[in-house]
Amino acid sequence: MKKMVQFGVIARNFSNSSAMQSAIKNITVIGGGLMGSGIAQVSAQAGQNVTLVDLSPEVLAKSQKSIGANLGRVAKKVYKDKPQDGEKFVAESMARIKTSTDPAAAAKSADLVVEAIVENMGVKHKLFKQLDAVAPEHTIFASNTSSLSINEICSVVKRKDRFGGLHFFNPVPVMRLLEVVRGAETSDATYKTMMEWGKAVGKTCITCKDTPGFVVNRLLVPYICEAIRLYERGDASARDIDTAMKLGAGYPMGPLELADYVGLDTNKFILDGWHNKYPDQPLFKPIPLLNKLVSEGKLGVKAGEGFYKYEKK
Ligand SMILES: CCCCCCCC(=O)CC(=O)SCCNC(=O)CCNC(=O)[C@H](O)C(C)(C)COP(=O)(O)OP(=O)(O)OC[C@H]1O[C@@H](n2cnc3c(N)ncnc32)[C@H](O)[C@@H]1OP(=O)(O)O
Ligand SMILES: NC(=O)C1=CN([C@@H]2O[C@H](COP(=O)(O)OP(=O)(O)OC[C@H]3O[C@@H](n4cnc5c(N)ncnc54)[C@H](O)[C@@H]3O)[C@@H](O)[C@H]2O)C=CC1
Repeated sequence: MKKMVQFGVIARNFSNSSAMQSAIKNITVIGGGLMGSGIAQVSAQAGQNVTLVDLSPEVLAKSQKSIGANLGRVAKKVYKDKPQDGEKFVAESMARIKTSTDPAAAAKSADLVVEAIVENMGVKHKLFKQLDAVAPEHTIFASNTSSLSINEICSVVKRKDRFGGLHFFNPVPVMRLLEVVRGAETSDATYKTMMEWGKAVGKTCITCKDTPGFVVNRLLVPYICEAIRLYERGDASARDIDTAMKLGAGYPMGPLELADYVGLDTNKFILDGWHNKYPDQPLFKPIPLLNKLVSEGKLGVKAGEGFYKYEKK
């Protein structure tokens, strides 16, 4: 049943993509990590020309490999009875993705730049300032930030009317939602183009204001943090908390499993940032157990241990 649902989602995303049109033809994705590689993949499979940028050539090589493997999974499902068409789909999608280690050069030919680099305001400011000086007048800038303010990120660029948030979910090829975030100065035309582009790459778009965590993370972060506090108090075991939310509330992963999947360092980073900004909000208060796990390097799936132990890949 689970497989059938996932298959339906991927096939639906793909057919939506083929049917939809977007004014955006050339997209530059900056940051070739977990999220950037997924954004590059869904864009390329929807027929867009993609330049995927990272500072590290090793990251780009790894991203290309994982995109190829994930496109292969899509092809297997969508072209189940036509393997040759599947191979063509993978080859054509891969051919639409170029890679680069030079963000400024890659922005020069972009209709849309989606930034998915490290969640750090200073680093994002430095990048966007550089891009604003070289990108064509019409180019729209968007950030995939999980927790930072879009208005604050875009404070360093002149094109504030052509700036917004495009917040994807992990794993990007599977999760159907895209949050389209309007900053204070995002123009109607930019907003409309972002919504159309989101549909064109197969996502269901919702509109959010520039508030902490937008919609999903504003609800998800306190939920995960409450689960960690529950476990920290010894009210239930980790396994029982996760089983409870999977079987009692129908979530695909329990909150502690999801925290490990996202990364405990990311959880902590978001919580600390919001706590500094909103010190009176009890939901954003630091969690000693989370701080301890992070200080011990137990960052979740990627580190081989978090709330649970994992085999290192
Ligand atoms: C306090 C901090 C909180 C927030 C921090 C910030 C983060 C953000 O800003 C926003 C976020 O992204 S929050 C995270 C949102 N994501 C979720 O909630 C994922 C929940 N989990 C799931 O949906 C499924 O367990 C999942 C789809 C992952 C796996 O599904 P299954 O359990 O059914 O596992 P599989 O049978 O292996 O997979 C089913 C099919 O899905 C495809 N797939 C799975 N993982 C994939 C991946 N990583 N990349 C691409 N495709 C993937 C795959 O097609 C697979 O099919 P096959 O393998 O071909 O059978
Ligand atoms: N991990 C998740 O579940 C989600 C993360 N996000 C957001 O997406 C963004 C990226 O997150 P991940 O993909 O998880 O991070 P990641 O660490 O997997 O990838 C970030 C990549 O950006 C590269 N990078 C850093 N500075 C750069 C620069 N100046 N120019 C070019 N490349 C640069 C790094 O080399 C790295 O490969 C963050 O803002 C994060 O908050 C949003 C939704 C979900």
